[in-house]
Amino acid sequence: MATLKVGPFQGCARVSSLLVAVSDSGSASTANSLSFRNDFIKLRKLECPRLVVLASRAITSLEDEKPAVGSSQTIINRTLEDSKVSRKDLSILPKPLSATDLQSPNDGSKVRVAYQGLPGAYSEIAALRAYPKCETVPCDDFEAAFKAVELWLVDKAVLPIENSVGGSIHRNYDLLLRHRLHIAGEVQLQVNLCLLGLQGVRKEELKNVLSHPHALDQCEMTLSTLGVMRISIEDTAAAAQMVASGGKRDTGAIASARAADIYGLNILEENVQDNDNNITRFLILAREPVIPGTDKLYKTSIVFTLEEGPGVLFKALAVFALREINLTKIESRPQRQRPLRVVDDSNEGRAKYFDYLFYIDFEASMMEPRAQCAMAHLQEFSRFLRVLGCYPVDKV
Ligand SMILES: O=C(O)C(=O)C[C@]1(C(=O)O)C=C[C@@H](O)C=C1
Repeated sequence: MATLKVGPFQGCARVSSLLVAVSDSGSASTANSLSFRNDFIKLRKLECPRLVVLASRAITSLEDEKPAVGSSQTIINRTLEDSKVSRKDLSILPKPLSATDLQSPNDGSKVRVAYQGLPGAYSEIAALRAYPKCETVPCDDFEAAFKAVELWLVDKAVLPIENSVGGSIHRNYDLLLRHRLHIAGEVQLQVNLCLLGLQGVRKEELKNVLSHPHALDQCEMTLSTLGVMRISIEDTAAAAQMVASGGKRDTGAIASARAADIYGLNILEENVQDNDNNITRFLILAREPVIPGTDKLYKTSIVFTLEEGPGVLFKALAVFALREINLTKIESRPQRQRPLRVVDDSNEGRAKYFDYLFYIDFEASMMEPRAQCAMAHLQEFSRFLRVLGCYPVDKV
């Protein structure tokens, strides 16, 4: 029979008891923080016979959790007390800056935005959705867009991160970690794919269709019906440009209406995507983080690695569940610096396990105590944790 023992009270201010779950084999796992008490209670409610709480100190409820000392709210409160400003004098103080005050002009005029692809690519359309009057700067690849921001050649980059049909764009997850940029916003773009051809061509004449591999995947059914050969190109606009400059009547492209206009092609059919809800989510990357507020719905993106051990991912996810924080995305990627963990058991030989990074997006602002507490809690058992950005949620 497994038992839970109470061990010594350890370090962390939020630890109210140290619960130790001892398995039959004698290995112990600890729940040394406030909210894991609730896990244990839940487990007991499920009448898990392997867990018994032997003792615990009086524990305040989760709602009583305070953000880490030094959080913005604590600092603001202390500053007000220190300066002995009475409540009635508050009106004479300057209004604190909010995230919206710090954004550049709303239309994005004077903002230079890098994107991957040629003019007319969906990424450029996303950049213009975020900053309608911005100067868009085409880049050869994603890495060039990251570097353009880092080297102050542009102000922001807008890059695709996931699509509702095709899933995640892994390359950009990896680059987020390799570069020091912040996620300053997101754009959810409804992608309406068009079949383009030379002027006067009918779609039945097409034998080849060029496009970005994601766009080809997104209109698989249309292309199968047409019985055409699919050819992958770096971006949809480059495909349109190649069709225009190639001058072959039997070759078409899947690209945007904007690309048709720029490269002088005819739209043979609009909305050729298989799924009407074809949405690509783009990230806006900047050198500086957004100062989050609580004035609207915010999302926070983080990346972390976990210590090895049974149930660590369960614990990591529990820090959100216990605070009613909704997760909107979870992605795992191999750790490039430390891809394999070799477990050496002299009797059994050597086992090799993959080591992973976890990327999570959750619906909360880092200005909210529950988000700060969740991060402090996650840090207790993660080997590495980075907040990639906290930014307003975009709606299609
Ligand atoms: O090729 C383009 O136009 C892009 O902006 C890239 C991209 C992608 O990477 O998914 C963006 C949106 C569409 O889903 C198709 C392609």
